[in-house]
Amino acid sequence: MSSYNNTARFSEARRVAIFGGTHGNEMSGVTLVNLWTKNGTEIQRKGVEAVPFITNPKAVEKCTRYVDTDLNRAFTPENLSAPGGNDLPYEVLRAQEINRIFGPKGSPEAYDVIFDLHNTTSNMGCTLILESSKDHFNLQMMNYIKKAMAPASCLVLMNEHPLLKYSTSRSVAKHPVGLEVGPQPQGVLRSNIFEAMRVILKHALDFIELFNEGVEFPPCTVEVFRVLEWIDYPRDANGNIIAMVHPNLQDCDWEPLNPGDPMFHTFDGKTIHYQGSGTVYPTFINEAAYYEKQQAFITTRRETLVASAIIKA
Ligand SMILES: CC(=O)N[C@@H](CC(=O)O)C(=O)O
Ligand SMILES: [Zn+2]
Repeated sequence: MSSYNNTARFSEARRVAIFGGTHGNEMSGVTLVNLWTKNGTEIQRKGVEAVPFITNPKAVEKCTRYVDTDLNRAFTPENLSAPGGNDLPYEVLRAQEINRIFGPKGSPEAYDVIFDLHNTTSNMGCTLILESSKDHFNLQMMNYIKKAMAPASCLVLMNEHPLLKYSTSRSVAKHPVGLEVGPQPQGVLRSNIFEAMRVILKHALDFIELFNEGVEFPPCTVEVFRVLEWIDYPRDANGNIIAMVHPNLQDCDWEPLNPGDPMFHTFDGKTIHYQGSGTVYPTFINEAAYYEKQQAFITTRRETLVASAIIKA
């Protein structure tokens, strides 16, 4: 990327991948990618090679999140360079293969954009996951999607935290874009969630086509929710949870949580209150996949980012 007079210039985004089944039981992405693998007409755009790809076929076959280890945490430098072939965990081997096909991560040869399609059991609605506040291409794309989706809501979760960010499948691309749509139970397809994901991707591909045609996107501001901290369930000395997400918080993703508000409800009927210092916006509330990660929900802070103008170099 180069920039002068504050306009960021990016080479055309020609090589685009659409990942489904990074988690094998998140069915919207699995189904959409399988559909588009059979008939790709819907994802074709002028000057764009859009490649639908099932990232974790073994987990899809078993309809489970992963086989040995979470593929969406596996793209660390250590894993991608680990020797050892077949005695590595399945998802580590798979990450190395994906990195060879769509990366190498961080290299000029890497794919331009990877869309990674996820579902959540949380009541998050339509959410885009951004990994870098400095990625003006993605900021402009997300602004375009938000405007195209309006008045329906489409929020941006920014996972740019020195300690909490993780090495995702999509991170092998220059511009990684997470799509997270819920609520949808694991292993289940809900038509409204499936269609919402399909529409988000349509707008995203439209944006790429316009960008590649040379359309200049003027500076804009984008509201994002920056990840602050992960909150775990209250647990006993043996690590077993002793409380549930409080009814006043359950399904209230993105709604303000103020100090003193109910947060958990213990099995013996007590209420545990949020003790933070200020208003936060919780999300991924009671996500099924996060019990094993000791995460009941995440707190975020609302932030407005400025995206510079962008144009094709
Ligand atoms: C529920 C779920 O799988 N969410 C994704 C979020 C992301 O793609 O960053 C994950 O935990 O990997
Ligand atoms: Zn997922």
